[in-house]
Amino acid sequence: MTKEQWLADLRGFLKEDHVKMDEPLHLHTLTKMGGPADIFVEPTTEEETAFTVRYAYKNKIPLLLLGNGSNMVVRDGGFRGIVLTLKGLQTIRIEGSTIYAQGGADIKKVSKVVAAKQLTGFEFACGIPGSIGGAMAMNAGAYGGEIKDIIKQATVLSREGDMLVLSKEDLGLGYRKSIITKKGYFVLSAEFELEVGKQMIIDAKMSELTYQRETKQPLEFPSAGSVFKRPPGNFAGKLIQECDLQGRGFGGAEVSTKHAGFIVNKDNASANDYIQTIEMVKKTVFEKFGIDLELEVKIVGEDVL
Ligand SMILES: NC(=O)C1=CN([C@@H]2O[C@H](COP(=O)(O)OP(=O)(O)OC[C@H]3O[C@@H](n4cnc5c(N)ncnc54)[C@H](OP(=O)(O)O)[C@@H]3O)[C@@H](O)[C@H]2O)C=CC1
Ligand SMILES: C=C(O[C@H]1[C@H](O)[C@@H](CO)O[C@H](OP(=O)(O)OP(=O)(O)OC[C@H]2O[C@@H](n3ccc(=O)[nH]c3=O)[C@H](O)[C@@H]2O)[C@@H]1NC(C)=O)C(=O)O
Repeated sequence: MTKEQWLADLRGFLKEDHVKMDEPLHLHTLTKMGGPADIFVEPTTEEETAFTVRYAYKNKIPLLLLGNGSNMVVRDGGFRGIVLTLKGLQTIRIEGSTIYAQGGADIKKVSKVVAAKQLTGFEFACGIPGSIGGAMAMNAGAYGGEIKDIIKQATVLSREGDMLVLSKEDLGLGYRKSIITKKGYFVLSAEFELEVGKQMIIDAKMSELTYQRETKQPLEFPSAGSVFKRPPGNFAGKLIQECDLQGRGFGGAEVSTKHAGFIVNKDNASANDYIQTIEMVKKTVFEKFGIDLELEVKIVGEDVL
């Protein structure tokens, strides 16, 4: 089958402008890097999403799920297959202290909507770039809070396209891991349980976390956030700083001078520049400390031939 055939088949069920061919992925990643996707699908309903997943499964077409593209490094040759983004699934609903959000909803936005209803527990996410689905998959966390603390249940699609409802226990959430990534599930929506709080305290916490993030993290440049996970009992940023790697890199990519755990796209970096910089950091830290840093970012796609 050709990509033209995939385009025609998918447009037979989805709205025409929800399916594109040769879409540049640098437009959809926070690193602003990445070559084209053969086919790029942006459904606005769960039915369109399920159709795309089943179509890819039935025809054995590689399928990549993109959330907000916050944690993803797409290689310069792009992706051969179908890239599915859930950015069109944005509904957020609040009933009492239960929050329902679709997989493509912006986690920062959910955090703000919830805070405005005087509910507490979601403040930690006020500066996290990403979708609800991406945050669920990674058990996103910052400043002492994490998804695991507030999740009630999630509705997911399996790789075959079957819908399942998973309880908090089923989700197996741990540090930057979940059953979702293990099984390759797609999060359609999630429900969170919060508590009623005091508006002044909620607002003060969100302002404090925003201040900490803005002063400590290089938000002024495109990046994929923390490149490496925290090694047990240590911090990637600390180890990288101790190797004197800040300001070093390849091409337009550089280890941030503000937070060594970030690699920033300082000047039109290619994905190749970024990945070479990652490899240089890993090698240097291993040689100095014997610690093999594990990637937090996900590297996908093809190199340019
Ligand atoms: N704490 C921080 O400051 C930062 C945190 N992050 C984290 O990265 C996450 C990245 O989110 P996002 O930008 O949306 O994701 P991305 O587009 O970066 O995708 C990364 C991976 O997330 C998984 N994913 C995304 N959406 C879904 C979904 N609906 N269902 C299941 N899995 C999904 C997929 O993993 P797979 O292919 O394995 O299924 C995907 O490969 C954030 O939510 C946050 O946790 C990122 C930057 C900064
Ligand atoms: C940005 C991300 O999430 C971030 C999240 O925003 C922050 C704040 O809670 O805590 C994690 O960063 P982190 O492990 O680097 O934590 P930080 O609090 O920034 O730093 C940890 C320690 O390392 C030290 N540090 C940090 C950077 C640096 O250049 N040098 C240094 O010595 C800090 O002084 C601190 O003592 C998350 N990253 C991971 C991999 O767990 C992301 O996931 O993409």
